[in-house]
Amino acid sequence: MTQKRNITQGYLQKTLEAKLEWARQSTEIKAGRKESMLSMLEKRGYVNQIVGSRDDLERLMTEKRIGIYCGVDPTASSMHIGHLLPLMVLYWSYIKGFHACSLLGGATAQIGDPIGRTTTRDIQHSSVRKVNMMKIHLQLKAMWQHIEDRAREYGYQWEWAWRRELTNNNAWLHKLPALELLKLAGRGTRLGTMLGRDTVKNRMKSKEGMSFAEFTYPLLQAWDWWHMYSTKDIQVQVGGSDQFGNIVAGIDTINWIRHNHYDPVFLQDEKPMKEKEEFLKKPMGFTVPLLTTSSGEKFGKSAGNAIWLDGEMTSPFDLYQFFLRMADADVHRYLKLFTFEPLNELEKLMEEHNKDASKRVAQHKLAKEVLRIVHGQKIAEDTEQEHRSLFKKPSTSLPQMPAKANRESPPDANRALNETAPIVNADSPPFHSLTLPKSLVYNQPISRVLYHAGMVASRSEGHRMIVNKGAYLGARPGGTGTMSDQVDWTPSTNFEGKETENYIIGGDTLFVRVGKWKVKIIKIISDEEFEEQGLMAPGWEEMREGKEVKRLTDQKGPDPGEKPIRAEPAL
Ligand SMILES: N[C@@H](Cc1ccc(O)cc1)C(=O)O
Repeated sequence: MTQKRNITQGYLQKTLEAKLEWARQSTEIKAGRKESMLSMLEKRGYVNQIVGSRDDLERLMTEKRIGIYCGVDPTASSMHIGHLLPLMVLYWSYIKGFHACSLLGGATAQIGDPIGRTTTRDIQHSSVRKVNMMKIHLQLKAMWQHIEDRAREYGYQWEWAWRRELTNNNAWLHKLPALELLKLAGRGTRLGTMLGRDTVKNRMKSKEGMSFAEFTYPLLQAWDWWHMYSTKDIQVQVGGSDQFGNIVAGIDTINWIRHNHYDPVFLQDEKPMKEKEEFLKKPMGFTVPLLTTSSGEKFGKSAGNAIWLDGEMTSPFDLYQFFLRMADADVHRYLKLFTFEPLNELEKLMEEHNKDASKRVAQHKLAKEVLRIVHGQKIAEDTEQEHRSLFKKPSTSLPQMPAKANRESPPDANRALNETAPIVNADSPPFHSLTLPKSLVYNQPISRVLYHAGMVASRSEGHRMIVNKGAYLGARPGGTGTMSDQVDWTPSTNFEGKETENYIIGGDTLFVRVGKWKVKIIKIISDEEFEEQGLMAPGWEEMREGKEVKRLTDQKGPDPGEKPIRAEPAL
């Protein structure tokens, strides 16, 4: 009991201190002695359109340690570099003491945001969806981890009141009754407004038309925000340059529900609120700019291909290269957006850069900082080294990469198998993918799968790991295709072969995690395909030989005249 009271009092004490600290800071800002969060974001170039008035947003972020969120729909198997911009706003928010929440749209991805699309997205097989969701979940998680390092390096010491979160709208949208959505978000949404949106108008004019599901997408996004607003006090939404309409829809929905909810608990207009109280509850939002290069190209594409954050889709080498190639005219702007370096330091850096632009000092800094955020310190350093040794002689034009000679992307996961470092820290890529033949996974106890996947050095080590509950399998056995809140991990007990199969998603994908960080995404193909592709895996030779012997024996049948071969008794 005493313990409990102590904890509670400690908590209250900390809450109070955090409040006082915020009030102190807010006085400083108002007195003009400290820069406001919004001005900082504006100066660095993060703010495109604010929904509502700028002064209100500035006041809100000054007076209150608000919660802020940004959503990503896992419609592909990786985020691309464009996703990084609104995420940078979240990262800044976190290290400046706000509650920053990255939302993975596991549920919304099933409809797909129609903004900017001329056609409906194809429905994805549930296994593809799960794999995409898992991958992006791991990406977001790893990047949050890297941000901790970045924050420390720039002198932002963790404080108790800082909060970061990674959540998934599967958690509430899967349980949301249609009637509830219609009664609250539906009644608060005006058809005129929705029909007036460009996406809807354009699609209505086109032959393709628009499905009701896509039409209602903004309601789902609005519901997310309402849910987080009412349960986590998330009051601000930041989104990509195309998200303005969805943010407006969210604000309208929240305001409508706040004043018209059938449950008095949520009603906020029973007694007129004081202006200040009302103000501190207002939902607000803004978008980040659409990035283009000085030559007018959309940022994030190289030779027409997207630049991915997944190191297996765009290698760290290529990601570094992308930033290294950035035009001098753009690099300062991007340094402000994609690094945590103070602006005066960036000025100095640019001065140095301009002394001899051919050295690409600014581009190297930018590339390295982005890699630190996306892939972590170690990979950033290694990649920088790789580049510096490759392109020793500075020249005004960057040498063309020898076509694919240095780094295949994705690297051949199977060939690299044996080189996988046994110790994994937060700096490792969020996952490795590899391919295994069916007979090394199906009907195999999980301890063996660990061995075949190169996650342990021997079968017995695999066995020990399982006994110590050190390995986990992704998703639920017999799952129906919906992963609940977060991505599920089940500690694997000593499964028989048959049980492993329950965790295989869509017949061809298995997620395995060892310890906290080491995740393998195992793609399962037929033995024949595996063979054809010339792939290797621990235990495959033996299995193949075993199969060969079996095939031959099956073909020949036992020779009745042949003496059975007996193993020599061990001496
Ligand atoms: N619609 C957003 C993603 C998103 C999903 C759910 C949300 O609650 C918020 C944002 C996009 O396409 O970029």
